[in-house]
Amino acid sequence: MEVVIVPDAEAGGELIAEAIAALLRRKPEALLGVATGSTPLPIYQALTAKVREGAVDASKARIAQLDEYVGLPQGHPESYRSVVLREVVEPLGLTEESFLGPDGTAEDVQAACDEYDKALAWAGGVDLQLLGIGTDGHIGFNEPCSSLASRTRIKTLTQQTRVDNARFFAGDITQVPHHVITQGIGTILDARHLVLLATGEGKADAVAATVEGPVASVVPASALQLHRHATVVVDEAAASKLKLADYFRHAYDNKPDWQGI
Ligand SMILES: N[C@@H]1[C@@H](O)[C@H](O)[C@@H](COP(=O)(O)O)O[C@@H]1O
Repeated sequence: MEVVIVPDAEAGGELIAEAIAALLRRKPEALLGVATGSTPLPIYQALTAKVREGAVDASKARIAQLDEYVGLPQGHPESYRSVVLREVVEPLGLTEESFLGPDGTAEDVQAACDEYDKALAWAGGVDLQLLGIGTDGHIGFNEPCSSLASRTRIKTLTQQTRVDNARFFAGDITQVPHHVITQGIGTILDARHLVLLATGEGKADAVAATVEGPVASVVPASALQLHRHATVVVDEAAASKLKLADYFRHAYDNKPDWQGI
């Protein structure tokens, strides 16, 4: 696992957007797995800027969703499908045709999950999966004690995650669904490159447990330690509880330029 400490969220967004641009230059039809929440927004802004400047062509890119609320009506502005279309697909000049996501309105939720796993495999697998991290160490919506081998399935949110996400529902926790569909940890680990961005002091404990703690389902993000190409990008605040921060800085500063992340 590589840990890159950046000065702030904007620098993290730029670094990761450049990695995505490099991927798209190599493989224009790459399948990009995207996360929601506030943290990845600087990545999407930086990538959109590169596309608009002509620094990269994203017109053949494909976008895959990480997770979804269950039971929000079709087109609800806070369904993750709506968020990804608004924050990623439209700004990049793509259409819904290029988008893959699970159906959070399906009557048979497990069938929708199985179909989504199949669709990802059919599409050739995710090339680069972006991840945020919950304050409890979740990735996607894999809450603590999710199986490290899990596939896409329904999960029940912790009260902490519902409290954290209430800000997207005008602060009204009663509007935050209890149930979600999430790519499983096993599904996430199938992606060719995992890139987790964490910013702010509120993520410092979760980041330290992810990077320096044991691999344990109680910290779902620690599963990244099992992946052969996982990059954790953190700002100074999110890195503040890492014991090996100086080593991570030293390793990155001395990395050959051609290597990227
Ligand atoms: N399902 C999403 C996660 O994918 C995201 O990583 C997390 C953190 O969000 P934020 O980046 O807003 O802190 O929120 C939600 O729970």
